[in-house]
Amino acid sequence: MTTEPTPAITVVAAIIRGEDGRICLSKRPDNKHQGGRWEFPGGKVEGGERLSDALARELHEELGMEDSLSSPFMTIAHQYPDLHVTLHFRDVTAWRGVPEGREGQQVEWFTLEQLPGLTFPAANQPVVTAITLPPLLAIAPDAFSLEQLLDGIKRLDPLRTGLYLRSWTHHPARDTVLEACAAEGLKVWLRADSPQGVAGGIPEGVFGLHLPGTVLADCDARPDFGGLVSAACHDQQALDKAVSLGLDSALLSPVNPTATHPDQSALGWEKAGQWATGLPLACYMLGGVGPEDISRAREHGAVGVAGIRAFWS
Ligand SMILES: Nc1nc2c([nH]c(=O)n2[C@H]2C[C@H](O)[C@@H](COP(=O)(O)OP(=O)(O)OP(=O)(O)O)O2)c(=O)[nH]1
Ligand SMILES: [Mg+2]
Repeated sequence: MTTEPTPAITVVAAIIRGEDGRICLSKRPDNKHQGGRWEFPGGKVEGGERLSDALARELHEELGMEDSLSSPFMTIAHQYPDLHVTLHFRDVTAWRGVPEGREGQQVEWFTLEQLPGLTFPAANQPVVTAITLPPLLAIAPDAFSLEQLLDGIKRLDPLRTGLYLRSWTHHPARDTVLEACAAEGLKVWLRADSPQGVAGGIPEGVFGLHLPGTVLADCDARPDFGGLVSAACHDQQALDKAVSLGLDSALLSPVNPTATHPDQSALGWEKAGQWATGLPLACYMLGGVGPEDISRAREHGAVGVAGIRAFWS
């Protein structure tokens, strides 16, 4: 049996963050596709339009915002029963005017904590998770002393950087490290030993559970953890598995050759970008990248960059 292909559209949608960190959303009219749900303001890209121009046009038409500027945040391809959408979510970095519903739609500002309680179109779940993630993910070096790690933690900006404790997950001083992170408001990831999670349990307040490639391969369901679950992915098969398990994020590596793995062949930005773009999970680029690569990573379908060395200076 063959099924007719559904129509396909390309959409741009805005992540508008206020100075207080709240996010501006509008409610889709009941009579439209995905009606009655909260959306990131935006709409269909018209033929030949650049994504940034399309979003500026939509934000002007729908919210009266003038001269808005935007940069890539995340792209999600989603098949609805009746429609295929490619959604380009963009961070709106500047505008003039105060957003207000110009088409009679409800417009409201919500805190990040309020977002999970709202009803969005089905395609949006990954982006709602992704906007709670820090753009930078620092990995705790194996070779640090406890003093070096505690000192480094104080110097990380918790609004921009999260911390993956990796080999420190079972360090005797781990709970001291977790307390220091909590005091700074840093989001922390621990390393899973098995599909069951972390031996001895995951302490309260841990934000993320990260699955190394071997653990991902052993999983046949999403691990039972209330927080965010990510996985290490070195190939498309691993990414497909992470998506099929409904994981929230992936560390895609190695993007570039690294000093620690000079022989492992690197994916390169182009291939990493092709793999990351459109996936319903938040990718971090890892391997020979630093905080200065964040814009490049976003242009290649990732929401952030991760690494060891370059993130602790
Ligand atoms: N703007 C927006 N659209 C979304 C989101 N999530 C999602 O699945 N969509 C879907 C719903 C629609 O099928 C499509 C957006 O099309 P639209 O109807 O808003 O387009 P538009 O603003 O150009 O409206 P119109 O002039 O055609 O009435 O993308 C989202 O967060 N924001
Ligand atoms: Mg619209």
